[in-house]
Formats: sequence, structure tokens, C-alpha cells
Amino acid sequence: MIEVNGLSHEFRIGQKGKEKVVPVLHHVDLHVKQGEIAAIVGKSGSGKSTLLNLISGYIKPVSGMIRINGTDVTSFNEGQWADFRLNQMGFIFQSFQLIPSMTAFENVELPLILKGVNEKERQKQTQGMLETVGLLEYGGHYPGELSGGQQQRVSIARALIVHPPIILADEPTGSLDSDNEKELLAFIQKLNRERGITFLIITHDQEVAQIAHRTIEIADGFVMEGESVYEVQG
Ligand SMILES: Nc1ncnc2c1ncn2[C@@H]1O[C@H](COP(=O)(O)OP(=O)(O)OP(=O)(O)O)[C@@H](O)[C@H]1O
Repeated sequence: MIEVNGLSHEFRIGQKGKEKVVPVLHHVDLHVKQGEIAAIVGKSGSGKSTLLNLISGYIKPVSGMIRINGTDVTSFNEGQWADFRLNQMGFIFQSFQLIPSMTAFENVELPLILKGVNEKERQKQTQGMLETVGLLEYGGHYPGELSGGQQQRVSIARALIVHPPIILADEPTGSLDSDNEKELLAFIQKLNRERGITFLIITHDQEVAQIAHRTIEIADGFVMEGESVYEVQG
């Protein structure tokens, strides 16, 4: 499902001619199976977000290959990436990344507008998705009028609305209290079990790592893939 081979990345900082090279990832190999929940752990600055940004096409690797759901995305241009993300990937962030000037309904509906879905169908699917995350009555609320847990549920609804086979999450529980965290983790497990969604989750949180089938550790830009407890279905 997510296959990364020999992936390396470095950042260049400072003025041209006097640039400093910051190597971040070294020949990373990573294989996440379809239907697996994988947690990426590692110290601050170890390269976790860089890896996620490479896998989602927001930055281009210096070298290496990335294949997602059977497609080699390594040399995708920005337009191809935008299209691929819209159809294949959902995102959940610590800070929710909702648009503050749009209601919960409008935030969830947005990917369908980008996909060109007609209004009647958008209305139906968005209502259905708000119901799935238990927020049907909150569709008219702006993000600032919702609790942290509710905002995270809106962001999950937005991620799910296009039925992506993969969800990438960067510290999804980082802003949640322990009740909301438990609820989110149970929901991730349910989505994984019932819809077969593959999750790649960056986390510092032991509770999150515990629901993962596999822990992938990054240290000094090198990746150590743990044993997976995931059994391929069927
Ligand atoms: N745009 C950038 N330009 C230069 N250096 C960068 C850039 N982004 C990240 N880095 C550097 O790359 C390294 C890895 O950063 P990254 O954000 O991937 O780490 P992380 O493991 O996600 O950290 P955290 O847990 O603190 O979020 C760090 O040394 C960071 O300073």
C-alpha cells in the first residue's frame, strides 16, 4: 500500500553559495500493508514530519522511490499530487487545520467541491458524514464554536468524505484530553476494521502506538521497522 525504497532527504538552509546542508533521512525503506495501522515514533527533530511530507508529496525527495496503492508517485508534478491526494489520502493534524471562516458542514463539504460533485450529492454525503462522526446537529457551527474533540471529528469527517484508502495523521491526539483521545483511537480502530483504511500516524503518545499493528522508529534519519502484528485479511 505504501512502499518507500531508499528514500533520502536533506534540507539546504542559508544563502546560495553559503548553504548549509541538513541531512534528515538516509536510505529509508518502509512497507505499510493495506489495512495496517502503522505508528511512526522518534525523538523531536528525527524526521517524522519530513517523512510524512514526502509520502504526501508536499516535498520532493533528494533520492529514492515512493509507491502508493500501486502507483509510483516519485516523479509526480504538483497537479498530479493534488489530484492523487484528493482521491487517495485523508489527513488529520494535531491542530485540526479547519478553515475558521467556514462552518463544520462547509469544511467537510470542501473536498467534494474540489472534486466537482454536484450540490445535491454534496448535501447528502456531507450530512451523512457529519452523522457518522456524531456531529449532525453541529453542521452550522464554526470551528471556534466547537470543542477540541468536536473539531477533530470535523477534520476526520473532512478526511473521510472522499473515501480515501489511506489516512495520514500527524500527532492526531496532541491537542485532545484523555477522554477525547480514547474516543478518537476507538474511532480509528473502527474505521480500520470496518472500512479497511490504512493509517500512518506520527505520534509521541504511547496510547496511540498501542493501537498500531506496527511501530516504525526513526532515529537520526534512519528507520527501524518493527515487527507487524497485522494479519492480511482473507
Ligand atoms: N523546511 C526546512 N528547512 C530546513 N530544515 C528543516 C525543514 N523542515 C525540517 N527541518 C529539519 O529537519 C529535521 C527533521 O525535522 P522534522 O520536522 O521532520 O522532525 P520531527 O521528527 O517531525 O520533529 P517533531 O517531533 O519535533 O515534530 C530537523 O532537524 C528540522 O530542523
